[in-house]
This record gives sequence, structure tokens and C-alpha cells, in this order.
Amino acid sequence: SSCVCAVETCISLQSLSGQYSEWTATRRLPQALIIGVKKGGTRALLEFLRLHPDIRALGSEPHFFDRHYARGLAWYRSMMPKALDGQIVMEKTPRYFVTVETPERVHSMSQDVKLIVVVRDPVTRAISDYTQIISKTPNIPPFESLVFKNHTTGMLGPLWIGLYAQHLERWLAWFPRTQIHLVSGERLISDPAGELGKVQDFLGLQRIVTDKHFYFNKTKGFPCLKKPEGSSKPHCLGKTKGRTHATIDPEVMQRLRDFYKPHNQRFYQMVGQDFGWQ
Ligand SMILES: Nc1ncnc2c1ncn2[C@@H]1O[C@H](COP(=O)(O)OS(=O)(=O)O)[C@@H](OP(=O)(O)O)[C@H]1O
Repeated sequence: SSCVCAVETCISLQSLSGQYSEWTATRRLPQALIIGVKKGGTRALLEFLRLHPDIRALGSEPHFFDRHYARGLAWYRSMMPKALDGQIVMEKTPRYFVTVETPERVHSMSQDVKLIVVVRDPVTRAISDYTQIISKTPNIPPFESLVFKNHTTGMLGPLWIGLYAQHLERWLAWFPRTQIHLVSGERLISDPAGELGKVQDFLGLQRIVTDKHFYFNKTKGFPCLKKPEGSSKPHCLGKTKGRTHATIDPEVMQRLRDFYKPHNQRFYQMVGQDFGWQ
């Protein structure tokens, strides 16, 4: 930037500094994790955070703590993108939030890791989950017959994932509340820059991702990026994000709302924040 050299030397100095970054960057274990929730808006959050120069994020979901734990930390580290000193390495695997073994395992990797959970109205979340399942397995039974059976795990448990208080309690047995940041899935859509501002504060980063980075795409019905990482063209998330939801009988909706009400209240009390889900 403050070059006092001939143009050609400047250019070669710049490419050298790029090379130097490549040499000095190393693979490190993550210092921050997006642990949930499934269908909360976790991909959007990670894609938005990626705009920050001090964040290096893994693109795929490694499922280390829930599925591949036996492969060990060296394997997990080898999955991570290279990062420079001072950059925060992160990944997202929404399944972590609901897997019983995960909090202890994450804690044994690092006591200081910062945890982020994107929460969304559990009723909408369940419908979103069902919409995803039906897009892959078109012949599954109707929503109501799936959700009101007493299933507790797996694909037939779209209700169980939304019991946020119950899941969070397990994390709070291992991590202080201050180390867990909650993002409102609703506000991530209505005010992405506002939610991103708070996440950057939580991660101890400068607020570099701001409202300048977003525009609302009317066709998509969601905020999109003006200039994603490494590109100058606007970019929205893919077709699997922001699907048209299945229409649910209003009576079923009411039953769902009644079912979640006490759980939501307990969650608001636990976190000291009211997310306003009706
Ligand atoms: N900007 C933007 N663009 C598109 N979609 C957005 C965005 N912000 C949040 N969302 C919401 O993200 C929902 C998908 O959540 P996840 O990425 O956590 O899903 S997954 O668990 O990884 O499958 C997805 O759920 P559905 O609307 O049900 O498809 C979206 O509502």
C-alpha cells in the first residue's frame, strides 16, 4: 500500500506477501462453532460471517463431534482451512446442538471455544424440517401423523429438535452462558446486519460485515449478498434454502403452538431473552 518502488517491484512484492501468507497460514482447531439448530439459518450465518477477513470457515459440515469423533482431533484439524495468526477458524454442524455426547467432547477439545446457536420458532423449524424431508423422500406420511407420534430421535423427530431448553441445558453443564451466543433466526432474515453485528461483537471482531453487504432479493424473499467472498456478482443462498413450506392445517398449527409454549417459556427464562414466538 505505501510502496515507494517501481510498479513492477510493487506487484512482485504484493504477490510475495500473498505467498508469504500461504506459507505462514496453518491448520488449527476451531475457536468458534455454530452448533445449531437444524433449519435455523446456520448456512446463511456462516456464509455471511465468511465476508469477514478475520474469519476462516469450513464450507462443509464435518460432523466431527457427533459422527466422526473416533477419527481424532488430528483428523478434525486436517479438515480445517488454513488460517493466519489472529484469524478465527470456525465450522457449522447443526446436529451438535442435539447430540447428547457433544458438549463434553467439545469441552475436552477447548474450554474457551465460542458457541453460536441460531434459534428459530420451533413450529416453523419443524415445518421447514418436514419440507426438507419430503423433498428427499416424497412418499412419507403427512406432517401431523409424523410429529404427533411419540418418536424421539432421527428423521421422525422434527418436534424433539425444537425443545431448545432441554438441549441447551446440557451445554450449560459444560460451558458458561457467556460463552454461548444466540442468534434469532427470524432477525437473521429481517435484519441480517443487526444480527451479524452482535455475532462479530461476541467473537471479539471489528464490525466489518454491515448493512452495506446485504440487499433484499424480492424474488428470493430473503436477504442476499451484494458481493460474496471472491466474487463481484450478487449472490443468494441456493434453492434448498428458503423453500416454500408445506401448508399445514390451522388446527395442527395450534396444537404445535400449545405443545411448545411451556418449553419456549422455559427457554426464554434460561437465556434471559424473549424471542417472541407465538
Ligand atoms: N438469507 C437467507 N437466504 C435463504 N435462507 C435463509 C436466509 N436466512 C435465513 N434463512 C433460513 O435458513 C433456513 C435453513 O436453515 P439451515 O441453513 O440452518 O438449514 S440446515 O440445517 O443446514 O439444513 C431456511 O429455511 P427454509 O425457509 O425452511 O428453507 C431459511 O428460512
